[in-house]
Amino acid sequence: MSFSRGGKDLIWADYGPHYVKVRKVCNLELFSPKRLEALRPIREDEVTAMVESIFKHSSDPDNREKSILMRGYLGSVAFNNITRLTFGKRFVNSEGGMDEQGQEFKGIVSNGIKIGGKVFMAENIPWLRWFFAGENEILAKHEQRRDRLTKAIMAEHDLARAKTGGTQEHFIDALHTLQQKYDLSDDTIIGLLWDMITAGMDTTSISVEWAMAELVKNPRVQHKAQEELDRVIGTDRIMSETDFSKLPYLQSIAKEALRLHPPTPLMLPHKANSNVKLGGYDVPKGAIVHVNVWAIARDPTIWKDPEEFRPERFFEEDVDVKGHDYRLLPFGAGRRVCPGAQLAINLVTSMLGHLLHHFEWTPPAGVKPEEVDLTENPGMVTYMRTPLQAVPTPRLPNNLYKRVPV
Ligand code: HEM
Repeated sequence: MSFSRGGKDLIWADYGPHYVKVRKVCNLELFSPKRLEALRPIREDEVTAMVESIFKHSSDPDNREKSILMRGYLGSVAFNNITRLTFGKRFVNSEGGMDEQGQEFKGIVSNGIKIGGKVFMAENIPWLRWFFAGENEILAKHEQRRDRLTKAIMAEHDLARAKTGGTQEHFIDALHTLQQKYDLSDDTIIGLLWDMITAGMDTTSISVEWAMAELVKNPRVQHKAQEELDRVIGTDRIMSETDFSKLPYLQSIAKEALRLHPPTPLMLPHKANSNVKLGGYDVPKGAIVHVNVWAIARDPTIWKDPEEFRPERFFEEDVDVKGHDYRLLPFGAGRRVCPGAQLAINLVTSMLGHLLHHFEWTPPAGVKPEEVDLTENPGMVTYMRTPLQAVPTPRLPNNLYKRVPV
């Protein structure tokens, strides 16, 4: 049995030799442990920039004890991280502003998501296809706009690299170097870079927003994580990804948030490329299949008190989160498993660790922890319906709130 992706935007939509090749580039080259480590300073720079910016805001006497809208801060980290990882370029500055190229970039990302949603509807609801008949033309225009910008950024990047003799760590450099070895066309390279951006941006910031909402709602869990951070890191230095192995409770919080709030609750659509029998059902060739990982992760026959946010459950039984244990599949499983899973886990854990070590988080004035609204906004990607608002209170010495640039 094998599945291919039903969708137009993913360049490896059909499971064939092209997909195998591109996937090899992802698994062996782009997401190798060596590159993940080489790009760590970028992640740490972005996370500490977020901490500095929250600190600045909350230290302003006018903002004291006022809540902040978390989504903007988390979104900037995810956005900058992914654009630096792919193109080696940071678009959002420390004041939250963006230049013209950045605005165009963001516009293309949200347009791509909109078009992707429509293509998805048309594929899943055949009688609605007439309604999306003009989408092919819109998609072609979108791709032209995307390619124009990408080529401009690539040219700038090449120029800068020629001047400075920069490194080969970013995806764009790696793909240029590997172009011949794997026989990659320019279209494939552009498609790959954009798949990373669409797949890796919102998913990461959404995961942290849900986790933070659970931590504001559950002060017991928040304080236990802060005790662990204080014990392992102390209060005279900041956390680094290299500390993760000594922070099992923090890691369990990230896992528990991904269990209760998988950002893609139905994973990505799969298409059966042969007739198969699955769990007693006949799945005909060409059928679109969704796996409801949200429901599996809340199944009371598998999980004890499934609705409860209780990271301790992973101390009682260690459950893999990267596709090897079918009870917990926020990143999917098998050949199509998310290639960015480890990168995502590192970034989510790092954002959570810094937010918890640097600040105490409470609900806005007049809201009790148990009243934090955890309603979901249904969709391919699940956002919180009410964006999280929370009050940050610094808990470390002032000198530890400085960004640590690369
Ligand atoms: C918490 C964050 C993330 C979650 C929950 C997540 C989840 C997923 C899921 C469920 C799939 C589909 C798996 C399947 O169909 O079996 C997927 C695919 C994918 N993800 Fe992620 N992802 C995250 C972050 C990232 C990041 C940071 C990147 C890259 C920078 C990334 C790149 C991709 C790509 C390229 C695919 C398509 C793979 C293919 O079709 O073969 N993801 N992701």
